Amino acid sequence: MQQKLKASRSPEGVTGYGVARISSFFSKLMWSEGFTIVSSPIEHARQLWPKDYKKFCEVIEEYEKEMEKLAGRLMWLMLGSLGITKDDVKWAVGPKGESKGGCASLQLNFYPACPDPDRTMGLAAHTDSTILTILHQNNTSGLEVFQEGNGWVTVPPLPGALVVNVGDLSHILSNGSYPSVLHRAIVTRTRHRLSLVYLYGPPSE
Ligand SMILES: O=C(O)CCC(=O)C(=O)O
Ligand SMILES: [Fe+2]
Repeated sequence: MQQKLKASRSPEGVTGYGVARISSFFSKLMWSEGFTIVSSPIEHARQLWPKDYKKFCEVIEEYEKEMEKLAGRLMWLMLGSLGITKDDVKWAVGPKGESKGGCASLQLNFYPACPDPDRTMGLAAHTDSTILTILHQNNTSGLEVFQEGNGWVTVPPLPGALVVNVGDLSHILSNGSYPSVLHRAIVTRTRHRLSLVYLYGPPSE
């Protein structure tokens, strides 16, 4: 724990180690902890591993680069299917007609095994306030999405598969044709769980 606290998120900050970022909107503490990265994790990684932080930063930055490409492609597929072109959404297009880099963050979530899982929640039910979210989970189930008529449905981890969740901004942009997905993470008695979540939003200006 002492080690983790070296990378603590500061009270006014966005990045670093701490409770789930959505937890301020809920009254109950969630059975999880996380590490938030925006662009480079170097400042916190240096605190954690003063001699050995480069590899971690390289891997994270490469992952972010690939996710940005994938998220951009998915966004244009989604907009294209609605008949929206680059001419219609100037905020998403740079001067040369290229997709503008979105404002993104990477959230590393850890859910420890829980002695009394029925009385806790890993991450409370929420929608992401993103355009879309790309999620990787380790081989422990825990992610659930809410389906009208069926209730909570498990999204099983499949080797090599990524989960794409539609966020609130796509819901709004598409007038509800792409509804944002209500989801949550539950915990188990015996197995811990990890998820790696790329949250993709529009450019900040
Ligand atoms: O851990 C999960 O599967 C869900 C994570 C999530 O929804 C989030 O970080 O916004
Ligand atoms: Fe989420």
